[in-house]
Amino acid sequence: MKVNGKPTRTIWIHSECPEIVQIIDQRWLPHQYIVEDIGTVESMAIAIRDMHVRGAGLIGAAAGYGMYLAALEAKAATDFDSHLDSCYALLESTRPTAVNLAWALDRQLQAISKGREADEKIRIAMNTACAIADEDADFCRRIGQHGLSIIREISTAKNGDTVNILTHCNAGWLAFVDYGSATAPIYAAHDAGIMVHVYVDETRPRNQGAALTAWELGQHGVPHTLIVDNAGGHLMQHGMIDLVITGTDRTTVTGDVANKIGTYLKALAAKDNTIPFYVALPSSTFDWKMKNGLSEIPIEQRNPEEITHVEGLCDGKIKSVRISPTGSPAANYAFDVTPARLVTGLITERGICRADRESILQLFPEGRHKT
Ligand SMILES: CSC[C@H]1O[C@H](OP(=O)(O)O)[C@H](O)[C@@H]1O
Repeated sequence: MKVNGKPTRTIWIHSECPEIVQIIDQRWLPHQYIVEDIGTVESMAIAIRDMHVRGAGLIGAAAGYGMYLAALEAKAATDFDSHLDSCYALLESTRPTAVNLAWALDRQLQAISKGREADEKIRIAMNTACAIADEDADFCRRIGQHGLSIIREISTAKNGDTVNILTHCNAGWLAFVDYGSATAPIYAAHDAGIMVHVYVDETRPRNQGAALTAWELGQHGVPHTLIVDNAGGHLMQHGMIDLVITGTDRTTVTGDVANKIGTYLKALAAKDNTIPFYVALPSSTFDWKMKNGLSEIPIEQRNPEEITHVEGLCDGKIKSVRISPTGSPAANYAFDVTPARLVTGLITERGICRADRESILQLFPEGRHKT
């Protein structure tokens, strides 16, 4: 996508120093667009854990590049493979819910193991990291094309009137390498001249919607309105929402969807108001082994201070201000699970399917031997 008219992605290898990976440090958006140099596995792990980069697809790509940095470091280590294994463990420990993290790490480990000596392993690691990133961008572009058909159908039914879409958190290009998952159909519809407007959930406590989705949509000229998380049901009751599209961090082979906390409540409200609720995802986000999302998907619990404090930019620095009594504990669940029965359909790079095992495996038959 573009920032101030200039094409960019969320992560890439430095054009002049190939041992440096560069990322957009999303903690500073929407106020400042800061590119951060990542030269070690440890700093990549910090970037993922502390959400300099976030979002399932981008977490996977960051892990892929992290293993490239690990291979560079391993050349100087006494034992190449054991250094790689310790880097794998460090990166894997950063965030538990997005399945893309483990998927990318395993893909890298398997690819690197085919190298005979250090330099070949490093080349393989770099090529695999770039392939993961390029594939993520291409899958999201294709999700956009498939999701466009859903928006076009609603637009036609409304005789070309504006299609009002609600999205939760940021499943935009900032959560992937490019295009995004939930936003890809929105960008595709906007670019095709279809009238769309997006209601953006602010998404407490990290405000990915307010800080990131609103910024992304504004950069692309997509009309949008920021709302508090709890307003979505009200808008649905009053016929102001035609479609809900969210992303997901892990979707089971049976169609249960883990996504940012609050997604389940949006799905309940959509069901109650007969509004289509779609989840957009690249196939790297399927968990082929899990069948019951509610009992199996690990739900990340983050620092309670993300709830008890709000952060903002003040005099060029990120400042944190307490908003609750010091004596009041907070519980910070970062994700929830929406059962498949509340999901109208899944928008993937291969097309749209129902949120059930047979439909998913029909679109992805290779998943059968993984379940
Ligand atoms: C589908 S990737 C975007 C996904 O990731 C977000 O979580 P976080 O910002 O904590 O990484 C949220 O669940 C989005 O839907």
